[in-house]
Amino acid sequence: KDASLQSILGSEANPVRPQPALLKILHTAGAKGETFTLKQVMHYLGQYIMVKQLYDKQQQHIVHCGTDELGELLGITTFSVKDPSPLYEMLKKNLYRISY
Ligand SMILES: C[C@@H](c1ccc(Cl)cc1)n1cnc(-c2ccccc2)c1-c1c(C(=O)NCCN2CCN(C3CCCCC3)CC2)[nH]c2cc(Cl)ccc12
Repeated sequence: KDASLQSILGSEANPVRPQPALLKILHTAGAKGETFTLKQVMHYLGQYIMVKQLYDKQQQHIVHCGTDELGELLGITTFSVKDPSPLYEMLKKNLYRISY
């Protein structure tokens, strides 16, 4: 999985620039600045889910994002962290690779 994600978004070394809607979500989770590594994007998205309490308290791998900006971005109302494919699709559309 990681390999496919890496191929989409370049290596960890290459920073990416999130589109405004995704950048706003990362900033809500405490991110600073405009460019991040993939690892940072994933970390802050995880923090966002925690801060906004979007995960299911009973089944903690289920994320309910239907009433949240994250759901707008993903175009879905619920997903499992065990199947990140909707996430990869969203990141492909919302992250610009920066090639110097
Ligand atoms: C392996 C990793 C992951 C990472 C990427 C992907 Cl595409 C799937 C899965 N992961 C495993 N569970 C989570 C998770 C689950 C519920 C709430 C928040 C995070 C995550 C996610 C992280 C993260 O950076 N995770 C650090 C450790 N997590 C362990 C779970 N922890 C739990 C603490 C108790 C409540 C439930 C979460 C939070 C910190 N970033 C994410 C961003 C999104 Cl869009 C979706 C999920 C995650």
